[in-house]
Amino acid sequence: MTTFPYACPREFVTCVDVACLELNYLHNTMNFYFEGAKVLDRLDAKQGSIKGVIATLPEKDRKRTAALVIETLKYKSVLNDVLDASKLLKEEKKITSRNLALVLLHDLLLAKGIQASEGPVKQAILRHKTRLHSEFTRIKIKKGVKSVTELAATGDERAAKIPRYVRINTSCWSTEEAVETFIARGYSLDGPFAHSKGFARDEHIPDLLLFSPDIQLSDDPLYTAGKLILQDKASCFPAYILSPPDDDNGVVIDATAAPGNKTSHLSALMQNKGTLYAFERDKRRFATLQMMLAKARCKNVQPVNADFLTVSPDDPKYNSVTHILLDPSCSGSGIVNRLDHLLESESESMDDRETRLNKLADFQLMMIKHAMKFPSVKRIVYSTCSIHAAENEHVVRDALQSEECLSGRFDLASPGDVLPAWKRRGIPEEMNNPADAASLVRCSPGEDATNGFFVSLFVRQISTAEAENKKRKGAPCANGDEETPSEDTAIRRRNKKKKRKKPQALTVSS
Ligand SMILES: C[S@@+](CC[C@H](N)C(=O)[O-])C[C@H]1O[C@@H](n2cnc3c(N)ncnc32)[C@H](O)[C@@H]1O
Repeated sequence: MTTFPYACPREFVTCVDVACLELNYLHNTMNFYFEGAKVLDRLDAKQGSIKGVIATLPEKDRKRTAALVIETLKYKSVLNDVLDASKLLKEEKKITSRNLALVLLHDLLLAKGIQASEGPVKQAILRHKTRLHSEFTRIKIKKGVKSVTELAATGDERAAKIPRYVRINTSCWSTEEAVETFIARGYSLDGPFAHSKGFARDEHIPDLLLFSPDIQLSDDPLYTAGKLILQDKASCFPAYILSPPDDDNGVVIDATAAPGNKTSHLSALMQNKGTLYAFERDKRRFATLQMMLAKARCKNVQPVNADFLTVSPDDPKYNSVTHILLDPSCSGSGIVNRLDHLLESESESMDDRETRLNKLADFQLMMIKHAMKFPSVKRIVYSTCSIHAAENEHVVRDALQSEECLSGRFDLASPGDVLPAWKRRGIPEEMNNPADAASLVRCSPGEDATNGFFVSLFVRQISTAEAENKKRKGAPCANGDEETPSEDTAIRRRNKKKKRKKPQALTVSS
C-alpha cells in the first residue's frame, strides 16, 4: 500500500474546518500534481490567501493537496533555482507550467518520489533525474546548508510564541477529567513551553488549556470525538463575556455562527440547556457548522441557514432572546498567520484598503443596530479578529451614536463587566469619549500570545417603551435644544459630528 507522504500542517487543520477533512489518497494519479499546480497558479494570481484557495478544493483531496502546496511553497526558492539551472522547462514541453514543475520537483527531491504511475509527464521529469539531483546538491553546497530543512522559508516569529490552545468541551466531560487524562498520558502542568508534554490551565478562561505549539492533536481520539476544541484564546472571550443563561428558559442568538467554535462554546456555557439559535447565511459554511455542532454534541442549538439581517426581531420565535453574539465577517487582520509568510506580501493601495474597511465597518454597524432591535435583548457582544480601529473602536463609537444608544436603550457595559482581569483595553484616542475605551477588550498579536482580537459588550439600560416615553418627555424645545439630556448623552451628541477617521496601518496600542 502506498503511504501518505505528507503531514498536513497544523495551522491548516485549525483554520479550515477540519473535522471534516478526511484522508482520501488518490493513488497513482498525476491529477494530484495538476491540482497542486493550479492552486499555486491561483495564489500567484492573488486570487486569495493560501487557506482561502485551499478551502475551495473538493473536501476529499483537500488535506493532501494542502500539504503538497504548503511544502512546495516552503522550498519554492531552492526549487526555482534547481529548475532554472536544469533548464527543464525549455527542454520538456510536456511540463506545461513552472508551478507543475515545482510540485513535481518537490516530490522528486524532497519527498518520497513522484506518486503517480508512469506517463509522459512523469517520464519527462525522470529523464532529468540525475541532473536535477546533482543541481540540488550543488545548490545545497553553495548555500552551505547541512540539512534540507535549513532551506525552508522561516515562519512567522509570533506564531512560534503562541501556545496551542485547547478548549475542553464541557458538554462532553469536565476540565478536571481532561487534566487527569493528560497527566495519565505523561503530560505535566509545567507550562506549555517547558517541554513538549508541558501544559497549563489558562488564567482567564476556565475551560481552556495551553499546550506546546508543536503538539499534534488533529488525529487524537479526544479531538475526533469532539471532547477537545482547538480554539485560540482570544476567540474564547466573546462567549465568556456574553455570559449566556444556563437555565432551561434561556434564549440566545449566535448571529454569525460558522464554523461554530463560539457557538459550541456558548452551548457549553449554557450547559446545553435552553435554546441557542445559530444563524449562518453561507450554505457551504452552514454545512460545516452543522457538522461541527453534531461533533461537539450541542443539543440546545437550532442552526438556521439565513441572513441574520432578514430575521424580524418581532418574530415570536425570537422576541424572548436575551443574549446575542455578533462575530461578523471582518478583515481578519489580527490572525497570526502561520502560512501567509510563504506568499509575497500583497500590495493594496491605501485608498483600496480604506474603502474595503469602511464597507466592512458599515456592515458591522448594521449588524449591531439590528441586534439592538430585539425587544428582550439585554446583552450584545460584538467581536472581530481585526486589529483595525475602523472595524473595532470606530464601529462601537458609531453604534453609540445610533438612535438605539442615544435614546438611552443601550450603552457599553462598565469595564468591570468585561473581563476585568484582562489588561489590554481599547484605544482611547479612537473613541469620542476616551473613557469608553476601558470597556473594550483588545488582544495584540505577538504581545498577548493570541491572535489580534477585539471584544465589546453592549448592555440594555432601559426598555424600548421607556425610551419612547423618555423621548416624548424630552422632545426638542422650540429652540432645538432638548430639555434634559443625560450627561453621557450630551457628550456623545456634542461629538456626533466627528467624522470617521481614516483607517490606520496598525492600531494596536499597548
Ligand atoms: C467571523 S465568521 C464567524 C466565526 C464564528 N463565530 C466562530 O467562532 O466559529 C463570520 C461568519 O458569519 C457569516 N455571516 C456574515 N454575515 C452574516 C449575516 N448577515 N447573517 C448570517 N451569517 C453571516 C459568514 O458567512 C461567516 O461564516
